[in-house]
Amino acid sequence: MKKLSKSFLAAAMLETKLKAFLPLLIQHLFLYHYLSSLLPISMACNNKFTLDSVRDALIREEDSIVFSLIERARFPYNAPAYDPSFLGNGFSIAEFYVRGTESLQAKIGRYQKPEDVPFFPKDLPSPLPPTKDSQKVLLHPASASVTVNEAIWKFYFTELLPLFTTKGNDGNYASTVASDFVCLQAISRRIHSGKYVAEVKFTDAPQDYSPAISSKDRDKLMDLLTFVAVEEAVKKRVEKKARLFSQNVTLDENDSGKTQYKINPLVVSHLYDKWVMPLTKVVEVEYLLLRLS
Ligand SMILES: C=C(O[C@@H]1C=C(C(=O)O)C=C[C@H]1O)C(=O)O
Repeated sequence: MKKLSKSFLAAAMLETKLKAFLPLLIQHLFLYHYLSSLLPISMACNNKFTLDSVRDALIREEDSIVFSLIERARFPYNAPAYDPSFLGNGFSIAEFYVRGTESLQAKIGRYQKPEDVPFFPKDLPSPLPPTKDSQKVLLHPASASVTVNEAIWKFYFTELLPLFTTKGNDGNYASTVASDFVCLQAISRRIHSGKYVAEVKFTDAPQDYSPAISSKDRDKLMDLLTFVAVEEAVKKRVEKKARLFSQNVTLDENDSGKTQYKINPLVVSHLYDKWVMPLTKVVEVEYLLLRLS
């Protein structure tokens, strides 16, 4: 009995200590999360970008995109999640979720980096903690205004989703739109990282880019910044990643059946070929046009 009351006392003391400590811990985690969200995604070395370091960051983003698509492919298309009349507030579940989540994320300091661009920037709240300009100083200040999120939103829902989800409706709308948002953010971050690519290309060869910028020659800029061989390698690599990451793994030694994939690897190379790379280049051109202003 004495032993029991002793351990009860110890437990009670531990609980009191924890209660006192918890707000500090939460504060600490909040600050850690906030500050780490402002750190570069290893694109810059000593605050200096190189084309190689930026391209390495884009290669890492491919993993995030492939994994996000695999997660979304767990659910069927789920059309009611995209029906603007479903909730009765004028928004589809997807749009309602993205607006609400972006608002919360903005409060804890998201959307301060040039590659983190909101889909619904209007009326976003300011961050609660003081903001810390990290990447902004490395790019032209006008870079924040460059966004192609409208185009991403459109192709994702109308053209891409039907290519890698099965037809049908399983009622899992909350999980479905949460997965959509992860896909959208990963794709958008990759595409808007084009701002860094453009900055490096410009600083490496201002004599080539400046005349085309001054004359607002979009075609010439597009020509200058396009590397066909790099694009071909990107398409091959993302298809290979999709093949590796999305295959169903079995331990059955006698299993001589065909490998099954959670998403069709060709859809991923198509995504890059038709939308991701062209839109990255649009971001590059738009950034460059503002570079000398
Ligand atoms: C991003 C770059 O610019 C262009 C776009 C590419 C892409 O989106 O992957 C690849 C090569 C370039 O045509 C780059 O040069 O790395």
